[in-house]
Amino acid sequence: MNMGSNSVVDMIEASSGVHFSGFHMDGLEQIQKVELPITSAHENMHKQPFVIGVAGGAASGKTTVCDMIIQQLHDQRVVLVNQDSFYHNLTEEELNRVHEYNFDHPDAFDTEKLLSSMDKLKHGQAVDIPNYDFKSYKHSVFPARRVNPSDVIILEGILAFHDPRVRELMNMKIFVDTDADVRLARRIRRDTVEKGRDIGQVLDQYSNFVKPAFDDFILPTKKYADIIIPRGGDNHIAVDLIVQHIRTKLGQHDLCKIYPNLYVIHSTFQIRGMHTLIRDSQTTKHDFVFYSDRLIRLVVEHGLGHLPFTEKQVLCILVWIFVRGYVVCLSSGVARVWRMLCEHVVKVSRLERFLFTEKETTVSS
Ligand SMILES: Nc1ncnc2c1ncn2[C@@H]1O[C@H](COP(=O)(O)OP(=O)(O)O)[C@@H](O)[C@H]1O
Ligand SMILES: Nc1ccn([C@@H]2O[C@H](COP(=O)(O)O)[C@@H](O)[C@H]2O)c(=O)n1
Repeated sequence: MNMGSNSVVDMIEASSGVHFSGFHMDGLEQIQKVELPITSAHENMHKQPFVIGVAGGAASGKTTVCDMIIQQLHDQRVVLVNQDSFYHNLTEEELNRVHEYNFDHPDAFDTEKLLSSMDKLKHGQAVDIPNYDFKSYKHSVFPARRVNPSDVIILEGILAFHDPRVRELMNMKIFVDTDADVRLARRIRRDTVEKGRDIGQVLDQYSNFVKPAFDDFILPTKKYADIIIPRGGDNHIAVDLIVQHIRTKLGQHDLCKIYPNLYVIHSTFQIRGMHTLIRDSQTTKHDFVFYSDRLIRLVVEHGLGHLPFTEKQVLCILVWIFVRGYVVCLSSGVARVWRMLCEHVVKVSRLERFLFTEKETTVSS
């Protein structure tokens, strides 16, 4: 950046508050051109929810990890979407021979429906997510769950990373990596106790479908993960780090939900411009002081605006003297004094505007 302090000042002043967009511009014309796209991209960034994908083998601890994340993000609106909810309905014939059905193959899921639901949620629409019943293999046993658009959407499932279109939706991908023997032990307990299945049937399903599908379809998607969590829910450090990262990504706007009396000054081109200037190592000491001072003044003015006040009109004797003098000079026809007073009048009219709209502020304890 090579700009004299005057041209920088001129640009900021000429942009009258909210249009100053930076220092790579040659003139205001360019500033006007870039104004809209920058604003809308910035706004979109905050409107779109943060989508987290959680994949891993069956019984690896995906749900447990999701629950831990949701618990720690208690101040955010978080929704959990299970890939299980998008299992295809089985035909009569498939139901009759259910033990031959591969629930771990990508074709077992209605990915088109999953995509359309995720797309709606991402764009702020509520969706009805089916409730899958593992005992009857049906969606019709329990009513669908109404899921409202949220700040964070977690999509969890064994094959959550399999389809590239689904992966594309995700801002963060987590793979829960738990030893195969631990997964099998947990699966046996869960399927026999919770799903009421026979242990022989569970082991057959594991060796015929679950293990091969893990090797062929699930494990190969581990490479897409941004974060791999060994030991699943036992790994509290990994979960803490993930939550910290999500909080950072959600940005300062969410701090307002934690601290109800925190106000964030709306970021304008001018403010961002000044922030850029004071961070630039080539900015002169004079400019640094000047723009820091302006930024600080904005914060103080904004802060004062949040103090309780009662509106009051203030009559200023100074204004009256100037206006009166101006009238007298006009009538006596003294041109030089008139010019001088004109300058004063301009200043006074500004002062007047300021004074007559000034608020009387009272600082409460
Ligand atoms: N760290 C853990 N220690 C002991 N049991 C666990 C642990 N994580 C999960 N489980 C149990 O293992 C089973 C599967 O866990 P879950 O989180 O539902 O895995 P997934 O969603 O990957 O199928 C559940 O019965 C759960 O209670
Ligand atoms: N009717 C069904 C449907 C799925 N499964 C098994 O569930 C596993 C996936 O669920 P997780 O919660 O463990 O991720 C998967 O391995 C399927 O084999 C089932 O047994 N019955």
